[in-house]
Amino acid sequence: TLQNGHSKKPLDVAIVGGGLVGSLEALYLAKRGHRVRLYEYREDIRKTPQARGRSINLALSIRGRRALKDVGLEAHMIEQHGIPMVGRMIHRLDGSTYDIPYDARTNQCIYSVGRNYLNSLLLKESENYHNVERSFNHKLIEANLKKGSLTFLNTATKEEVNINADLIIGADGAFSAVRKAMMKQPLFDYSQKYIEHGYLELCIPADESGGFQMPASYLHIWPRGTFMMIALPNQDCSWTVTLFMPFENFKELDTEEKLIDFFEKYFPDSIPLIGRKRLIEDFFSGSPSPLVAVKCRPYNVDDKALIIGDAAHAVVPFYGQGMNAGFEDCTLLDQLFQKYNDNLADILTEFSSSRWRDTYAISDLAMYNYIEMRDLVTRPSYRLRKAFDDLMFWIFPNLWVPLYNSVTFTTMPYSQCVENRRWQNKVLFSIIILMVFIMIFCAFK
Ligand SMILES: Cc1cc2nc3c(=O)[nH]c(=O)nc-3n(C[C@H](O)[C@H](O)[C@H](O)COP(=O)(O)OP(=O)(O)OC[C@H]3O[C@@H](n4cnc5c(N)ncnc54)[C@H](O)[C@@H]3O)c2cc1C
Ligand SMILES: Cc1cnn(-c2ccc(OCc3ccccc3)c(C(=O)O)c2)c1-c1ccc(Cl)c(F)c1
Repeated sequence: TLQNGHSKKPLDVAIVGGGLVGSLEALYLAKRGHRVRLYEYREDIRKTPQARGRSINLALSIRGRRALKDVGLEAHMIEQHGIPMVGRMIHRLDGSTYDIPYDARTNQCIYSVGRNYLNSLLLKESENYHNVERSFNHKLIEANLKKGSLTFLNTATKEEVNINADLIIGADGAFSAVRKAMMKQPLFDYSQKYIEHGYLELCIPADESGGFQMPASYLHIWPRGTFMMIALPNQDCSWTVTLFMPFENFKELDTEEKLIDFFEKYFPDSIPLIGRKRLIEDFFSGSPSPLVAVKCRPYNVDDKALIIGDAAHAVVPFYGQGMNAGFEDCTLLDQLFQKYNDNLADILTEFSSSRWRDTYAISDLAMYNYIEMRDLVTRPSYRLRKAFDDLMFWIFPNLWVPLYNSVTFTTMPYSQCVENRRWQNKVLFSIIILMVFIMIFCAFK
């Protein structure tokens, strides 16, 4: 009998991709009593060091926490590993800083979590389910989605492995092979956008006594218009610093002198924190990674295949929501399994028809933030808008939830967060018009 009490035959599910979303989805399905085979291209990350070119740590917020709670891992992540960030700490050009709490009244926070730690925890948890089988070094090379058949190359033995499943779930990331197979279907919409910015990770080490060199409970941001840099804290009291910059600017920094001059001009306070030698080593030892946004729909092929996570909706990282959105996919999918009693045709159809508006919305919000952070952060009007938002939120906490707070601290559907913002913009515009009229009236009275 399935976990939800229905005496139906368990489904045989193949999940492609054992990253954050695929390994979480395996837990959701295993809890329902289905047979899960998880296929991952890379080696078991619990045996290998952190892969370069992937963000070392991530911001976990309420949508992701809700999913981890469903599989019994939220308390561990929050209490044993995650580092709370109660606000953003903005670094000015002169090295001074100021902090803006996310929500002082209810002490809201987001958590900095290690990508590898979280992925390893999810994989380890799956070993508690006898109905989950993990295969590493398995790269999907061929898929016949309508037939439910997959062909993998075992990169260790060089053998091909052919399997069939009742349901194929593609959680194989932004460059998904399952999505590639899906694109052959008629009526499949697809678009992708590489932005001009790339990102490179640097490190602020712990201080001599092994403590943090900066206030730990904050998301540190150095907003410099075209250039942006952020730092998220790690368990070992170091910081993972991510520099976002157009590739052409990365290319211009081709000598140690140019690099140091650049940091002295834009991020002077970070040099003693990172260390000149370490900055030079880390900057020139890697190369900037690209950032791509992918939009597509539908997410399913009949009752045979589904894509989730970055495979379905890779977003630029300027809202810290990619993983949270992928985790939310798993939560919503599980709710549909409950609602339709494992009837895949109904589940997959409704997932596709109901989810795309929200993933398109968060994709647009992240892209807008990318533009906003480049252009508006230095404009007084931007600061004024944030101050007005915070004032209205303080006066009408249940009516006026600022956009960032609704995305990050509520599970309001992303598309509703956008609608909310549109309404707020109309109210703000009306208030400004009214104030102009009042000033004109007073001037002529
Ligand atoms: C710089 C940066 C910062 C970010 N910061 C945040 C943040 O703060 N908060 C947040 O929520 N999100 C953040 N994200 C987004 C987050 O990293 C992604 O949304 C998340 O990793 C998506 O998880 P996924 O499992 O869908 O895809 P992935 O993490 O890409 O995992 C896909 C897995 O599939 C495997 N795979 C790929 N192809 C195949 C194949 N052919 N066969 C078998 N396996 C395959 C890969 O090896 C990988 O393990 C950030 C992203 C970047 C780039
Ligand atoms: C990883 C992660 C989690 N959340 N955020 C995030 C995003 C936007 C934000 O606000 C808009 C804004 C902030 C600063 C300047 C202008 C606009 C805020 C905030 O207000 O704290 C926080 C990020 C993030 C990701 C990349 C960059 Cl480059 C970045 F700066 C932050």
